[in-house]
Formats: sequence, C-alpha cells, structure tokens
Amino acid sequence: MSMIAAFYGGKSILITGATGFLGKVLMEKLFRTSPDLKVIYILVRPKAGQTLQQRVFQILNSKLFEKVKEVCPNVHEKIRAIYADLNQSDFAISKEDMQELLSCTNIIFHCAATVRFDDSLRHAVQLNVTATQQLLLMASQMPKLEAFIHISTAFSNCNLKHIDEVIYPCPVEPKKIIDSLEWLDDSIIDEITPKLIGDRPNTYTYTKALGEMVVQQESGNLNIAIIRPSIVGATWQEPFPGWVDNLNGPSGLIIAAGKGFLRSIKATPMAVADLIPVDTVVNLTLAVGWYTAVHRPKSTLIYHCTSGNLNPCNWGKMGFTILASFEKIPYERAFRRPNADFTSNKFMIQYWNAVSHHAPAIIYDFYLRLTGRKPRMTKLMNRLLRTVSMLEYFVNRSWEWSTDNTEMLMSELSPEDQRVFNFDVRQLNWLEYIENYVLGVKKYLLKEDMAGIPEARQHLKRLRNIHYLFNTALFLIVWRLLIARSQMARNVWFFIVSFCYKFLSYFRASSTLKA
Ligand SMILES: CCCCCCCCCCCCCCCCCCCCCC(=O)SCCNC(=O)CCNC(=O)[C@H](O)C(C)(C)COP(=O)(O)OP(=O)(O)OC[C@H]1O[C@@H](n2cnc3c(N)ncnc32)[C@H](O)[C@@H]1OP(=O)(O)O
Ligand SMILES: NC(=O)C1=CN([C@@H]2O[C@H](COP(=O)(O)OP(=O)(O)OC[C@H]3O[C@@H](n4cnc5c(N)ncnc54)[C@H](OP(=O)(O)O)[C@@H]3O)[C@@H](O)[C@H]2O)C=CC1
Repeated sequence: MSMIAAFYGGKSILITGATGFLGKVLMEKLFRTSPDLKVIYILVRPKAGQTLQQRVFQILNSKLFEKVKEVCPNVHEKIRAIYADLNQSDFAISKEDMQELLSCTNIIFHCAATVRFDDSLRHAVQLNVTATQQLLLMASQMPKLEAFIHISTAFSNCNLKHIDEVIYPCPVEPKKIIDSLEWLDDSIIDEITPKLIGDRPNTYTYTKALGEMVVQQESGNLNIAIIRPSIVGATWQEPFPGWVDNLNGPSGLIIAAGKGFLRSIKATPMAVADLIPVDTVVNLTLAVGWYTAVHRPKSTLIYHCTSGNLNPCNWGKMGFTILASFEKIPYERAFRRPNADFTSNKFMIQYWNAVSHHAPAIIYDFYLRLTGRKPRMTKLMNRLLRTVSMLEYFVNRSWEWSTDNTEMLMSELSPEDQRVFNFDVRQLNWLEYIENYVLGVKKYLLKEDMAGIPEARQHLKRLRNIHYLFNTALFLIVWRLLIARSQMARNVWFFIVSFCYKFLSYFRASSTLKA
C-alpha cells in the first residue's frame, strides 16, 4: 500500500493554478492514486468566454482525465471550483467560500503564476509575489492546514551557476518592491525594471525569486516546502506518455521546427538541456506534500526537480533527436522540410536568420500577394524569432543544481511509493521520451490525426524536390550572371565543361573497345 496515496485519502486540498499545465497533471494524479480524497478546491477565474463550470467540465472531459473516470467515477463531485482572481485583494473570493476554505483545507499546492517572460514587473510582482503573500496569510488562518507547497522554478537564481537548495536573498526586499509599485507609475517602473532584475534575463525569474523570499519571510508556524522544477516538458509515463497542452518551454519550438518555420537557433550544443517531465514534477510534489505534513521538517526545505546532474542530455543531442523523430512522425502541411542548425556564432546566426527565416518568408509572402491573398509569413516569422530570442538565454548556458533534499526524500520513500510516485529521473530514456514528446505534440497540441502521416511524408518529399529544384535554378542563375561578368568564371566554366566532355568521350571509347 502506498503511504503517500493513503495520506491524501480523506483530505481537503487547495490547488491554485489547477487550470494550468502542471496543475491539471497534479489534480489528475491525486484523483487517480487517492480516489478517496475528500475534495479538491481549485481557485479559478472565468476565461476566454468560459464560465468556471465550463472550464472544469472541459478539463474533466479531456483525454488526460480518461483513467481518472475509471477509478473515481464521482470525480466531478469531488472537485469544487471557487471563483477567484489572484490579482485582486482577497482574491475576490466570496465570504462563504473563504470561510469554507479557511476551515476545511488540509494541504495547499500553490502552482499559479505568470510564466510569461515579457510580463510587466507590476503584473509579475502582483501574481508571483503579492498573491503568494496573500495566500500565506490565508494559510496562517487555516487551523487544519498540514502543509503548504509552493512551486517555484529552478531558474529563480539563474544568475548563479551553481545553485544549492537554499533561498538566495535579492538585493531589494520584496516588501519594498510591493510598496513602491503601488505608487510608481508604469513608465517609471519600466525604466527601473532592468536595474531591479539585474543579471536575470526577465521579470519572471526575478519575481519567482522574490516569491521564494516572501515564502521564507512569512512562513510563521506553517509547514512549508518549495519545489524548483527546471524546464517542464510533456509527460514521461503518466497517465500516458507525451501529454502536453501548452506551448511553453520547448513545445512551441518543437512545433516551429517540425513545421519547418524554425531552422536555426542560437544555442550551445554542449549546454545541458535541463528538461523535466511534468509527471516527475507532480510525483515529487505529492511526495513533498506527504513528507512535509508527516515529518514536519524544522525549516523550509527546498527541492530541486532537475535532470542535469543525474541524467544529463545536452541541447545538441536533444535537437538531433527531435529532428530524427520528425522522420518517423512528420507534422502535417509543413512550410519547409525540418532541419536544424544550432550555432553559437552570432554572425552565423544572422546569416541563417536571413537565409533560412527571413528570405523564405518574404518569398512566400510575395507568392501570397501574387495569388491575391494577404501576406502573413513575415509577421509570423518575426514573432517566432522574438520568442526564440527570449528563450536563447536558457539554451546557451548550463547550471548545476544540487539535489540533496530530493535524493534524501527518495531514500525516505517505501519501495511501493518509489514506484507509484517515481521521480527518479535516472530511469528516463531520453530517446524514447523525446520521441513520445514529438508524438504528443502532434496528437494533443496540433490535434493531427495519425492517419495523415503518409500524406505528411509525401508533402515533405514534395518540399525536398522543390528545395533541390530551387537550389539548382538559383545556382544556374548565379553562375550565368557570373559568367557574363567575369573572364575568370568563364575560364573555370569552360575548363569544367571540357573536362566533363573529355571524361565522357574516354568512357564511351573504352566501353566500345570492351564490346
Ligand atoms: C534549430 C532547429 C530546431 C531543432 C529542433 C529543436 C527545437 C527545440 C529546441 C528546444 C529549445 C527550447 C528552449 C526552451 C527554453 C525554455 C526555458 C524556460 C526556462 C524557465 C522555465 C520556467 O520556469 S517557466 C515556464 C516557461 N515559460 C515559458 O516558456 C513562457 C515563454 N513564453 C512567453 O513568455 C511568451 O509566449 C512570449 C515568448 C513572450 C511570446 O509572447 P507573445 O505575446 O508574442 O505571444 P503569446 O504568448 O501571446 O502567443 C502568441 C502566439 O505565439 C504562440 N506561442 C507562444 N509561445 C510560443 C513558443 N514558445 N513557441 C512558439 N509559439 C509560441 C502562441 O500560441 C500564440 O499563437 P496565436 O497568436 O496563434 O494564438
Ligand atoms: N512550465 C514550466 O516550464 C515551469 C513552470 N514552473 C512553475 O510551475 C507553476 C505552474 O506552471 P505552469 O502550469 O506551467 O503554468 P501555466 O501558465 O500553464 O498555468 C498557470 C496557472 O496560473 C493561473 N493563473 C494565472 N493568473 C491567475 C490569476 N490572476 N488568477 C487565478 N489564476 C491565475 C492560470 O489560470 P488561467 O488558466 O485562468 O490562466 C493557470 O492555471 C508556476 O508556478 C511556474 O512558475 C516552474 C518551472 C518550469
């Protein structure tokens, strides 16, 4: 019997960010392994014209929850969506709902965050710092609370090369930042943002670091733990391999590469690609929830959920494996044949950007215009390159994360728990994982049918022929122009032609003699 699964039985659990990538997988695993849990409260806001109930309905009816419905048929009765907006004071939760949350909650998993790299400091602080502070305040009023698990990121201290499982202070106190953002206007905030974030690449990593400081400062008597996952990717094993439902991290770039839009990227092939499957993060999170509540460590423990030090894979190998997977699992209606060029040379990247990205986009837009359609490729390409430029920081560096607490926790688990809540990333086979990831992106993100694979292959063959034809035509045109202008090119040309002619004559004469 799994001790962790049994622990969550009969519990009332509060999850923020349950509609997000990590939150959904966390909920799924909880319901699947502890179907006798009492209730999961989720803080949800209406979005994209959908009410709370519609959002929950959509999640429960998704492929991800298919297995849950078998083991927990009354899952919809055990999920309680509470209207909340984490950007507002008291999260805009009604008095009755707040009362219920305060009196019943046993465990909190705080996953909600803005993960956008280009968010304004004001908004990122609001969600990643102030909301965390408010949730801690709420937690301190919950008499039945056993553990508060805060999800941070392994990149919250990405300005350091070696990162231990400790909280590193930021130069300016979070409280001072929160206070000053209240009265500063947006233009001044934009001006001081680069100074505040210092050598971090964006407001996301900076505010996640501030969020950790807040957790440390406001922990009071609470039982708290912090989890720091690295780049969270598709599921490895559970509930099935390759599940992914958003474009964050590598997923968007896998699509861009598979569809032939992205053909080169400024990346260091030897840098460690610290990807971690989302189900591994969830297993660790649930194990940490159990450990924190049952063993009540004296101080706030931080757990790194990373792969680099235990089972490293570099960007070069990852890019190569992704490309190889496209051979088996091609995406439909590709713009160009997938091809990858990882370069760390800034001149080469400019060259490849011009040749592989901008030029094809301009040519395609010209073709669209000629056929009376609206050009769109240049705009799309510029947007993609902007996204790539924001991710570049993370594919040109390696970090070392110590994982002592995570390894300690692994050794504390019973063999059954190690199996059911497996977070031992040493068992991960990257080749298999990446192939499933590429397949998962096709199935669950692009929603492409597997029956279309032969046609997608044919399409790639046609693109290859067009590519060869285009290159030959381009070569002939350039060569013709050169011959017209340069005596030297003419001489080279005549030399090649006469050489070929002599070779053919010799070949013909020797085959006539043999006959
Ligand atoms: C060379 C060949 C290749 C070979 C094959 C190899 C390929 C694989 C190589 C692997 C390298 C992996 C590197 C991973 C490094 C991750 C490091 C994470 C580290 C930290 C981890 C964390 O701790 S935290 C979670 C990470 N947090 C994000 O990862 C958010 C990022 N993101 C944004 O910060 C916003 O997205 C940003 C960008 C501002 C745009 O902002 P924006 O306003 O311009 O765009 P929007 O977001 O509104 O989206 C507008 C349209 O772009 C679509 N789209 C959105 N994201 C997209 C995306 N990544 N790739 C494509 N398309 C994307 C979207 O679907 C929309 O499409 P539509 O318009 O049709 O709806
Ligand atoms: N994905 C990754 O690569 C990594 C993620 N992390 C951390 O993991 C956690 C989860 O990330 P992930 O699931 O990927 O992120 P998502 O963007 O998929 O999910 C974010 C969640 O936060 C919710 N949320 C955002 N703003 C509000 C708001 N104002 N009120 C209520 N809810 C809100 C979202 O709700 P809604 O659906 O309404 O928008 C969503 O449920 C985050 O703390 C992130 O920092 C750490 C390392 C890597």
